[in-house]
Amino acid sequence: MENPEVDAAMATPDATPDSTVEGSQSSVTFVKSQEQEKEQDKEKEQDKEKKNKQDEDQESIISSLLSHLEPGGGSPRTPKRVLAFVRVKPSAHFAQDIIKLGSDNKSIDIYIQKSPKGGIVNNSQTDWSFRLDGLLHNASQEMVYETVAKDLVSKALQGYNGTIMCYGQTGAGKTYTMTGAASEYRDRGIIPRAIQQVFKSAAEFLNILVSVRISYLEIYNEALFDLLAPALGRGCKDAQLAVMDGPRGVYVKGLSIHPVSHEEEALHLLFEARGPKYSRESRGCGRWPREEAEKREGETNRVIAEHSLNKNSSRSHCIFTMYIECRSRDYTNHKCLKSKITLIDLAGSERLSKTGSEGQVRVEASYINKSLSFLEQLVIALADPKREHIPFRQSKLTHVLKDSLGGNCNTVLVTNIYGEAEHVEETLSSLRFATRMNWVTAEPAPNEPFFRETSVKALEEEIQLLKRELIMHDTLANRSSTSYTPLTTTQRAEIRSQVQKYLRGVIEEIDIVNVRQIQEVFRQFKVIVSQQEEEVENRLWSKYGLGHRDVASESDLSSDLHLAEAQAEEKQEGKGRTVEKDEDLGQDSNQGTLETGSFPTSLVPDGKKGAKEEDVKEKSESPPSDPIRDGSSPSQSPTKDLDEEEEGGDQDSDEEASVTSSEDSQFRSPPSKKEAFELFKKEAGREISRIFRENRTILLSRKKRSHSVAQRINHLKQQTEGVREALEAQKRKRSQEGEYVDEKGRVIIDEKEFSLIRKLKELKEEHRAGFAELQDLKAEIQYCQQLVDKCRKRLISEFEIWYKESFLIPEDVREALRPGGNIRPGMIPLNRITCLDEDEQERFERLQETALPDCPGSVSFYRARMKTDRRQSFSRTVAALRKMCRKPGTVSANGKKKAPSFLPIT
Ligand SMILES: Nc1ncnc2c1ncn2[C@@H]1O[C@H](COP(=O)(O)OP(=O)(O)OP(=O)(O)O)[C@@H](O)[C@H]1O
Repeated sequence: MENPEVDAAMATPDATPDSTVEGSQSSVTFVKSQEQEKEQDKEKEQDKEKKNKQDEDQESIISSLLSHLEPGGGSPRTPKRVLAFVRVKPSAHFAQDIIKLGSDNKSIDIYIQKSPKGGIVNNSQTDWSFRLDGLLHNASQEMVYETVAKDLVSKALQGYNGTIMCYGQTGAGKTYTMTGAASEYRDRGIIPRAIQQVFKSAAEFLNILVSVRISYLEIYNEALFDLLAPALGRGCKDAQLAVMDGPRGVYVKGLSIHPVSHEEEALHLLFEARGPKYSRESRGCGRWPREEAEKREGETNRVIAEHSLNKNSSRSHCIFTMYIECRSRDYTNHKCLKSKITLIDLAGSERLSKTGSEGQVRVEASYINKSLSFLEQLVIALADPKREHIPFRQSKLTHVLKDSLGGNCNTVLVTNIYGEAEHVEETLSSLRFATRMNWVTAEPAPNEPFFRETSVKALEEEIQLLKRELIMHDTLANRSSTSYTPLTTTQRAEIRSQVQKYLRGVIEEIDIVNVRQIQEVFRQFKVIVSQQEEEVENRLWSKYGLGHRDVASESDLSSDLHLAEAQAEEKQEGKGRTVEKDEDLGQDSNQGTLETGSFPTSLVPDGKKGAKEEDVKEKSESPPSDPIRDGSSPSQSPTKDLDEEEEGGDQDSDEEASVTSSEDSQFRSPPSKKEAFELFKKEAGREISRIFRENRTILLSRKKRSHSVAQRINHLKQQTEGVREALEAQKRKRSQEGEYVDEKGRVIIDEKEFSLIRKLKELKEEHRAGFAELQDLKAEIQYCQQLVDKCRKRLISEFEIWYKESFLIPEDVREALRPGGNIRPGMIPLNRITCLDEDEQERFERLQETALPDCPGSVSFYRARMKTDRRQSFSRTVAALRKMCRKPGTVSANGKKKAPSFLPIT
């Protein structure tokens, strides 16, 4: 028992002292006497003993289920009603005259004054009475869990499916009940507590091995989303998700299900599901304003929106499922008991007039209300024993819940209501729903233990049967020689040789034999193509003197890129030749994500002056130095000598002057990106810049050659046309003048015509050769273009990192990053920076000191929370860095002792 939690809930200022039920709770103020404390200790001891006993019982129940020949013990099923609880949201304005909570903690009466608008004869009903399975008023999260979920979860370990669903008006506390507040351990909701209970029980079982998998589905505007989708270029709509009816019940095709081996892992997935995997936009639900999007980045995965009743209103239904499998640890029998716990947080019903929703939020609301009304229709049908057709397929939500409501499942509904008078109408309709749900009956029974060996055997038999059918079919179709066994090595080699012969033109066709053979033929084609590709690449690579091909580094190039900078680079590089203006460069850069215009110009951080010639020389021979490790500033201004050495006088003199003059200043703001980029090309990015330039030169020369070959071909074409016309004229002349023939009747042509024919032939050959050369050149150009693009991307991405490290990370952070660590020169992973963000670690340590001694069970919760916080901090830092690029003058390159706001400190 976590008593502090209960005490705190009792002491909440939201308590409503006058209402019957909570009057007896909230007015309790007690000073613990020693005796009371002793009694509590004793109770705790007894609780512990009772729990141990229960665990033992549970294990023996599972064992007996696994060893029973007849699943479920063959006992008759006893119909059971769905349990319905009501949770009242704490309020300082509890409408005690309108809402009366029964002293039995099970009934709730609503009294509404007759409306004066009803006229003299006013028959509208004014009193309602509801009787449910329990009222949760001013109840702590722990109490709620103990009441509604604990038993259901332990039953799930015994093979019973279980469903808990939170229903209610928007803002009434469904998400708080189901997931809870993520910041405080004691405020965690049903899902984290259920995870904890399952793993805790599993750890205590001696002979039973429990494996757990989880999935998290979201239904938003009648579309399905996987909240745990494994790196989907995450953020894509899961078009492939679909609700299907299978032989073992309903399932969602394409939904990822994640095995989890301990509590922390499961909690981490739960918290991460609230990470920035999806953007609102990617679900087609409209774009957040930019400020809002930045605020939300790293906060929530589930679609939320703000309206007058809830700042973080969930706009979707979420279904968290735990799939549990129990089997005997020593494998004495091969049965396995499967069950699932389905935890549903529905989106809140809302009256548009009350929430004042507009635009997209209004559209969402209409989807929500529609799907909730389908749910209500379903519940009405389920509650009516005479109904033959149950409308499960009316909406995605009702379809998904087909085997989770009633049926053979333990089902619990928590209806969340407000206690205020202004919401009494919605409260009434929520209570009506609860009552209807309470009428639904279920016949819970443990799922049939699944016998692995038996099912494997059944499948093998099925395969044998199908093979026999196939043989019979082949015999009837006169194809008796076909074999369906997997290919042997010799058969594979035979197919490979056939493919090679086919490619060489030795054989015209490859005979089709069966599916395996066709697949092998394709596989061999693929192998040959990729071998050839590699060969060609290697040849070109060495031809252009790029040294050994480093496949790993090629893949590095796919980092975050900014095309505009690349164009700027290209223009800058081409300056010597095409004489382009600096303004063009600036404009181009501004079109991309990088905004060069926003920083003060000609600014270089201090401490960079006086680079000696030896240093420069050293640098020119060694790979780009790590500015952090060696202590020198990365943006050290190049000397004039270096400019000359590097650019061979190719540099614009104006620019040189501006860079050189910047040396003299002591600056507090980072230099403009344009300037920094020039600097980078001369220092840290010198090597990649050189390769880029070389590749581009080769590309240009190939383009030039291709151009001249094309011109030559055109010229040849014109010449050919001329000769062809002359030849035609000659032929016409010959036929007009009369033709000479020899004794064999062959036409005799004169010398001029003969030379024209010869010339035509030569021209055609030349044309063909030119055309072939042009084709080769095109292939080369394409390849060179790719190389240039790759180099450009690399140059920019490395520059981006270098720039952030050199100018946007304050000196003290750089200082802290310096010792130890595996940091590649010029590449400080940003997550290293966020690791420095001591707040998470410190907070955890603080919690360990304070909270953990009372609740040792909270370790997993806080660890998982911390992991998620770190990831979110990282996202926020990156977002903040991006933002800084847009806002001029917000960060100084040095001189700040305190971490700036982009390193989040909470
Ligand atoms: N029992 C409670 N104790 C303390 N705070 C609560 C309680 N119930 C709800 N809240 C608070 O009320 C606010 C709204 O709750 P919540 O988001 O859970 O509502 P909801 O029913 O899920 O709303 P929606 O349907 O719009 O998503 C939250 O800030 C939550 O922390």
